[in-house]
Amino acid sequence: MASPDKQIDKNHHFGQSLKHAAAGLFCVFLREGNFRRESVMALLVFIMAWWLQVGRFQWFILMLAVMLVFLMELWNTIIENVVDLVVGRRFDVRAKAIKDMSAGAVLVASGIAVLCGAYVFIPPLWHLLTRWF
Ligand SMILES: Nc1ncnc2c1ncn2[C@@H]1O[C@H](COP(=O)(O)OP(=O)(O)OP(=O)(O)O)[C@@H](O)[C@H]1O
Repeated sequence: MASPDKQIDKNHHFGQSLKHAAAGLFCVFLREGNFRRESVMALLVFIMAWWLQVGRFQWFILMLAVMLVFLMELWNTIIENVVDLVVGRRFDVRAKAIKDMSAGAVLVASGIAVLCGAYVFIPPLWHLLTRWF
């Protein structure tokens, strides 16, 4: 799926594991529009953090929030693919429930990221606004 090679036995060394993991990430990036949109959002968040010169702790919070969303999107994609592998292209009530729950997990992670963004960005933005007006 992610890699064109036909290997089905275990990886023999760390480099091989890393290659397959990177291929998996690349595959998610190519296939999932949401993952690409979240990557653009993450880039904008980091540009804004750099522009507002937020502190080290705030950078740490933003990194964790971004990684949480990526992690949940990856997990959602894995769940969707496993469900499709099992169920195929037919309607199944349990498949729908599982996929909807998995999408719900991404929504929760995104909500946490929005809260983190508000915690980091509102004080410096407020400071800028009160200086300008
Ligand atoms: N086999 C199925 N049986 C029933 N409902 C399904 C099935 N496959 C998908 N669905 C419904 O369609 C929705 C979207 O499907 P799927 O998650 O595969 O697409 P997606 O666009 O990648 O979703 P997301 O935006 O969460 O990444 C699911 O949340 C579910 O409600």
